[in-house]
Amino acid sequence: MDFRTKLKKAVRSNNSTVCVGLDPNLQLLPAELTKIKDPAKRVDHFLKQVIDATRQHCAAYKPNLGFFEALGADGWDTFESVLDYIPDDKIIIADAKRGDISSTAEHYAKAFFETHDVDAVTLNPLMGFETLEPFLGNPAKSIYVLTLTSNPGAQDILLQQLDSGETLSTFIAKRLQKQQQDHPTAIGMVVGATKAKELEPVISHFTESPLLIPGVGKQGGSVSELSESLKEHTAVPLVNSSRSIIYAGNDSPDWKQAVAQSALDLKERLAPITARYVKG
Ligand SMILES: O=C(O)c1cc(=O)[nH]c(=O)n1[C@@H]1O[C@H](COP(=O)(O)O)[C@@H](O)[C@H]1O
Repeated sequence: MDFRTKLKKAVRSNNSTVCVGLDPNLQLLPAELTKIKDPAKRVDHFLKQVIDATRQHCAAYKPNLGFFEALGADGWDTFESVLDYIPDDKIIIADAKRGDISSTAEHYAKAFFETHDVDAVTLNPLMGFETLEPFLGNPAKSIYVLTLTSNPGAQDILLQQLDSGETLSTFIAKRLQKQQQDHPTAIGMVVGATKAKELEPVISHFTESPLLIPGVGKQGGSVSELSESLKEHTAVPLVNSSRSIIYAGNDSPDWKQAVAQSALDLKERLAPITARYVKG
């Protein structure tokens, strides 16, 4: 199945554009899990409970590699074990933000699309568009390219104006749209919900690009502003929230219920956006 078809099915199956971010921070795990002494096993158990609590309410999961790498060698086993646990009909995005010369990029592509066999990976385009090429051969896969990030530092580089008057974010979107024409792999863009106002002129240059949108929840992005900015966008967006879902209930003995409720709340807030992509 090609990526765009799987993405649409995943969104339609739960009527949800929620992507649950799996960012397991040992300092923030529910207190009751401290009885599991081994940190990697604790994370493994926690994330599987999170997946059970949220699978009815989301379309995708985004494990962020940094949190797994911080666990050392066991982190990779935990990453694999969590990937295996995610239901097959969900989109899995490895949040790795890779980007390197082609001989190295070929190995990143092999790592994520063959060894770990995830659906998509996040990539950093700073080293140039040819570094994306090794990821672009397989229609079942997708890349999400950092285009307008949610953090304040987006102002430092991505929102700088080029001599042409456009921002670097707009330039990236235009170039990705051109690159898509020669490749079967879906080229997605990462755009931050915290930049809802600035993102419309960026994504308007590549309306067929699946979007990964972090920045709602703890980073404060507005869903109503986002909804407005996505009005003309034709490809399916996924809206990621990590901390405000997975740590929703840590002070409560019934933390899994709070996690489920938080994912459901986001799904409901996103309903006006999701409705545009589940028709037809
Ligand atoms: O690529 C990303 O996912 C990403 C891009 C971006 O611009 N901003 C951003 O926050 N992220 C990631 O999205 C997640 C946001 O986490 P929360 O703020 O807890 O929802 C983290 O895993 C970030 O690394």
